[in-house]
Amino acid sequence: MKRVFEEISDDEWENHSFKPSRVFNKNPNPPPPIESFAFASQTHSALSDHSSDDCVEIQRLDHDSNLEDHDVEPEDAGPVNRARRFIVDDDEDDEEEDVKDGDETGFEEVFDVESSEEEELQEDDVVGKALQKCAKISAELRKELYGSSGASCERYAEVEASSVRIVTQNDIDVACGVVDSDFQPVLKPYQLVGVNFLLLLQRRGIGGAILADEMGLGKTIQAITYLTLLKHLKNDPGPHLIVCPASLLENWERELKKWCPSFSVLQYHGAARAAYSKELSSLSKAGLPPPFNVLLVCYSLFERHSVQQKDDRKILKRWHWSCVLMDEAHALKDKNSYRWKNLMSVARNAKQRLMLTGTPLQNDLHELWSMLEFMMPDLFATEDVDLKKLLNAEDRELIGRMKSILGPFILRRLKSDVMQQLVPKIQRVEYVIMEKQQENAYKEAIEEYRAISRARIAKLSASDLNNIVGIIPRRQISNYFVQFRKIANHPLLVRQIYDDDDVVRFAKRLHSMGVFECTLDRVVAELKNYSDFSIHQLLLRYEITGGKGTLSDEHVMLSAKCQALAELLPSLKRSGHRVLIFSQWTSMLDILEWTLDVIGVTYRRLDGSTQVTERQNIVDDFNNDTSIFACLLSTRAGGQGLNLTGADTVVIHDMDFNPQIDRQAEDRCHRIGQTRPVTIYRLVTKGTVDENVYEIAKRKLTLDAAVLESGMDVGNGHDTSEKTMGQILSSLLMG
Ligand SMILES: Nc1ncnc2c1ncn2[C@@H]1O[C@H](COP(=O)(O)OP(=O)(O)OP(=O)(O)O)[C@@H](O)[C@H]1O
Repeated sequence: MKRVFEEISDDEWENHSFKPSRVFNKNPNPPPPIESFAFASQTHSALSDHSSDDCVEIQRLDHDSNLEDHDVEPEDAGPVNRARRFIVDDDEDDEEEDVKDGDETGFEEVFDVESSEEEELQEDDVVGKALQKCAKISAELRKELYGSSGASCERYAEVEASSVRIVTQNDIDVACGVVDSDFQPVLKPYQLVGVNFLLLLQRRGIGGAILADEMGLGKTIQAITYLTLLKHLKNDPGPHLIVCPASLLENWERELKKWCPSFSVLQYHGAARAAYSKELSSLSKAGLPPPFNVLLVCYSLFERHSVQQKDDRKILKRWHWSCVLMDEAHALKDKNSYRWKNLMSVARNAKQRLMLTGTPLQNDLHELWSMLEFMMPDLFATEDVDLKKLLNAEDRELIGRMKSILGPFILRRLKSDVMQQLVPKIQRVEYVIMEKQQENAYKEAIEEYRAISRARIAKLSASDLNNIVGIIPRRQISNYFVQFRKIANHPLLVRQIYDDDDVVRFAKRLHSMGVFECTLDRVVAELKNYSDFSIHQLLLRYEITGGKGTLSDEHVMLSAKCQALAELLPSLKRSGHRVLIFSQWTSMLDILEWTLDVIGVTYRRLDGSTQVTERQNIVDDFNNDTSIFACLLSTRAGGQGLNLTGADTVVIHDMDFNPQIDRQAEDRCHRIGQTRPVTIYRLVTKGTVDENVYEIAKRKLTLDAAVLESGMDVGNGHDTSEKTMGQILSSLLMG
């Protein structure tokens, strides 16, 4: 049988929300979620309904658009080339953005002094200038913190609680009103330091701070305590705006009620949004104060250009926020993104922008800089300068300078620093070996793409031949790479079982049943882009038999990773362990559901398509009901912020290029409240691009350690040079 490796678009794979295809008939019995080529038209229509006046710039795709909950975000490392326009709100409230931090906070007092040294700096040394200004504030803060011994101290993590003490546990007891309540909030010593750090910055009039403690050390609680203390000590009851991923809205509301019962909190999302929008709009228009201390919203409010979201943002801009708090603030790592710009238009007027993230450095220094610019826009503004060029990850001197200067604005404690009693985390990489069928599929894909590359090479001049990047369009490189990753994960994710004749036969049946509202040719073309698994789902749904028909349980066990799970999971279950299984792809989660059914274990599932209101219930169910053995999660929607300490084992089914995404996932169960040692299994398919992804991830972790943690020096300790997808493919296809 001829195996078919159709060109797929990277949108199809990377934007794996698998919305029903636009050629499906809108029948009352909608088809199963399947892969589709609808994205291109969505992008088009999303752009076409904006007036051209709104479009201020054209940028490459924001990789993080929709990051928080929809699972439609592209893979981090993919050099996706879709052009995308970013539109900044252009409404009547924009004048308010001109208010500067310094007006409100005394910020200027600290850094608005131009030094002669600074004038000597090259005009274009924006990074140097910013760091120099930053160094002055940093010195002031250090003096306040450590007195004359300040020079030697760089990090609050190394400071005793007593030396930065503005408040003690007693003050917190009073502020939280524990006298009248059964709940006794006791901060851990390092959390007390964290709260004092925030108060100190606030006292010095610094407009921003990043609390970057490792995941699960209680950033939420420190931030809430800080807001409570603002009310108690500074008579500042807000309003505060808290922005978080959708999965965490419920958790924030719960923790706010528990730790600060006196605050009135409004969750502005879903049904609550519909109920309150009119009231909030008229209150804000009338210049009246908001009817809450804290408004909870999610990032998606800043990502779209719908009339509803624009109206919501207008409401938010009319109020003057005391603290705008961003949870999982690495969501703001791209200053060119729609999300960054729209949220900034609301947050700029706030007295303070407080960012919480356990993984502040995601990929490169310029991403960290985007966060810094968000935190203190006047100080770190770089305007149109290309930060990617300026912030070279290999520039050891710059890394060293940033580390020492940023110390006072970023508080980061590691679990190893502060919680010796926290259970150990054991990392295991499981190399799995493909059996014949999967291996053949992989090899055939390589051969097919190699042939295409060679055909192109034949047409090119010698100077173009050094790298595959010059031979194959970048978008195609991403497609090829994704195709290899699919096969390495599960061969059912490509089409190789159902051949073209099968597809034509199924297309005719489906067309005659009225499933698609388009020509037969179009249906055939659509189905040719489907994976075996998608076709199988379609056949199941419409009960189409004949020909090859639906797939069997044996097919689901055709991947090396599923076979590994079939061995691993029952033995973990027998030993009383409970497991979180993460995948980046919802289609892979579908296959994993089938796999777990075949293995015979109970599970829950949470991904971007799970109702926001349902997510916390799933988390609670899993944590409380020990008869549920596993929880299947998409890395994006389920990897951040959730407390899943009911599990003690994590399986990363398919790694992300960005290791921080996987780190976030690991720490869903390695956190306060965990009592058993935690084991992380990473599945890597031997002899495939999986191994390259793993190497790149390791390389990136070294950079993180070099910038944000002490002791390590970039340049040492990493023996793997970073390979781009293009380089990887070059060696694969041209070697
Ligand atoms: N002092 C404390 N006393 C009791 N429970 C605590 C304390 N601090 C944190 N916790 C609990 O520990 C868990 C982890 O805290 P939290 O979710 O705030 O961590 P985090 O640093 O925000 O993690 P992430 O980066 O993953 O979002 C929560 O269940 C929280 O209620």
